[in-house]
Amino acid sequence: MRYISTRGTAPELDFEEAVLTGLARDGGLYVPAEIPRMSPDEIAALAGLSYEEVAFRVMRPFLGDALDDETFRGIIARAYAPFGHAARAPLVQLGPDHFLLELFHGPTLAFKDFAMQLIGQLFQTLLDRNGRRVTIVGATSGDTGSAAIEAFRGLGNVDVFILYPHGRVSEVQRRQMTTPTEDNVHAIAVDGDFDDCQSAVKAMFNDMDFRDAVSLAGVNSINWGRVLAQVVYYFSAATSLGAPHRPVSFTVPTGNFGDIFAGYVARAMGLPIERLVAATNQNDIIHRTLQDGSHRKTGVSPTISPSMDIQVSSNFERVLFDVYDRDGAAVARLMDELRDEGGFDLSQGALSRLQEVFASGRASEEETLASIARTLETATELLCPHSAVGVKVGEEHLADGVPMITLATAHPAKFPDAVEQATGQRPALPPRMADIFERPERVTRLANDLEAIKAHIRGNIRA
Ligand SMILES: Cc1ncc(COP(=O)(O)O)c(C=O)c1O
Ligand SMILES: N[C@@H](CCOP(=O)(O)O)C(=O)O
Repeated sequence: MRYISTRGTAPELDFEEAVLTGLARDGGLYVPAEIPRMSPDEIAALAGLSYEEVAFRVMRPFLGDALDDETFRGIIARAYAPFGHAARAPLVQLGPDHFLLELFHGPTLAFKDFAMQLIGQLFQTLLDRNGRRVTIVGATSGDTGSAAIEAFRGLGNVDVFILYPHGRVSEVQRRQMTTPTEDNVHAIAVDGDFDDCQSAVKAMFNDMDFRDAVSLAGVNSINWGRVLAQVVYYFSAATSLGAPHRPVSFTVPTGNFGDIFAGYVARAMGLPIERLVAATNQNDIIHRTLQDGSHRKTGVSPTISPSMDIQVSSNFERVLFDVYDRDGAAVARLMDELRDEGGFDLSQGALSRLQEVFASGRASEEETLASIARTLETATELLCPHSAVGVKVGEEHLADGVPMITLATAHPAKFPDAVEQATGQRPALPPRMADIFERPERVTRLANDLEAIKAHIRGNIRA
C-alpha cells in the first residue's frame, strides 16, 4: 500500500512512514494511492462482530506489511479497552428513520478517542521497534488536544505540544489539557483562533530545519492514521442497520472535514452510503461551498459548539484531490489561492461531483439550543451542542426508507453551560473525572507568533 500527497510532489510513502510523517513535505496531505474495496459479502460479514474485529477487517488492507496481524490485533484491543461502553459506538434511535451514533464513550468523551487511542498504540509500537523519538505538535479547538494528551501522556519517546485558542474552548476541554501532570505533555494557549493554531502547525511542518531538528510528527487529522481509524464506525453502524443490503445516510457535525472524509473513504471502499450530510454551525464555509462552489474564508466566530469553530477545513483538500481527478498541481493552485486571496471557486465539474455524494446544512445558535431541548423531549437523549447541530441538519435530510445516522461527537458534560441553557439540566461528568475542577492547571500562554511558539517547543523538549 503506497501513500501519495494531495499536492503531487512529495515522495510516496508506505503506511508506517505516512503515519509517522504527518504533513507531506510539499505541504499536502497523504492519501492512499488506491482505496481498497470490500465486496458486499465481506461487508455483510461484519454485522454482529465486535467493534474490534470490524476495526481489524476494515483497516487491515491499508497497512500493507507495516504490522503482522497479531501485533495489529493487540494494538486495536489496547486502544478500545478503556472505552466505557461494550459496543464502543452504540446506536440509539431518535425517530422512525433517524439514529444517533454515540461516539463519546472513550476516555476524553469525544469521537477523537476512536482514532487517538489507536494512534497512541500505533506510535508506541512503531517508535519502540525502530528506537525513534518524535515531537508531536497539534492544534485543537478543544477535543483533539485532550484526546492526544490522554493517548500520549507519560510516553518516554514522545513529547507533545498542543496549541489551543485562548478563551475559545470549554472549561472541561481546557482542564483536560492543562491538568495532566506528566512532563512530556504541554498545553499552549495561543492568542488567536483555531485556524491560527492549525496554520502554525502546518508552518512548522513546512519549515524543514525545524521539522527535522525536532523530529516533528502530527496527530491532527493531517495524519492518515487518524482518518483511517474513523472509517471503522461508519461500517459498524451501517451494517447494524442492514447494509450492504440497504443503503444508509450519515449526517456529520463538521469543522475540519476529517470525520466526514472518513465516511467518504468508507463509501469509496464499497459501503452503500447514499448521502453524507455536512452539518455546520455559523462557521459555515463547508455548507456554503457545497451549495454554490464558492469556498471563501470569512473569519471564525465563537459559538456554543466551539470545536467546530473552523474556517480552514484541512481535510477538504483530500476530497478536492479526488474531484480534481487526483491532479496535485490543480490542488496546489487552489490551496495557494486560499492562502493568498482568502478563497477560490470550484469548477462546475468538481462541484457536481461533490454534490453527488455530499449534502449540507447549518444551524444557528438558537437552532442548536432548540435541537438540544427538542431531542431531550422527544427521545430523552441529552446532546452536546455539536451533536445538536448534526441532529437539526440530519432531520432536514431524512428520506423515506433510508436510515439517517447522525454522529454524536461529544458527551454533553463537556459543554455543560450550553446544555443547561437549553434544558435547565447540567450534565455530570463521569466519576473518574469528577475532581477535574480542583486539579491545578499547567499552561503557557503565547502570542500568535510562530517564532515564539517554535522557541517554546525547542526549549521544552526533553533531552
Ligand atoms: C465534538 C466535535 N464535533 C465535531 C467536530 C468536527 O469534526 P471534523 O473536524 O472532523 O470535521 C469536532 C472537531 O473536530 C468536535 O470536536
Ligand atoms: N475540532 C477539532 C479540530 C482539529 O481536529 P482534527 O480532527 O482535524 O485534528 C478539535 O477538537 O480539536
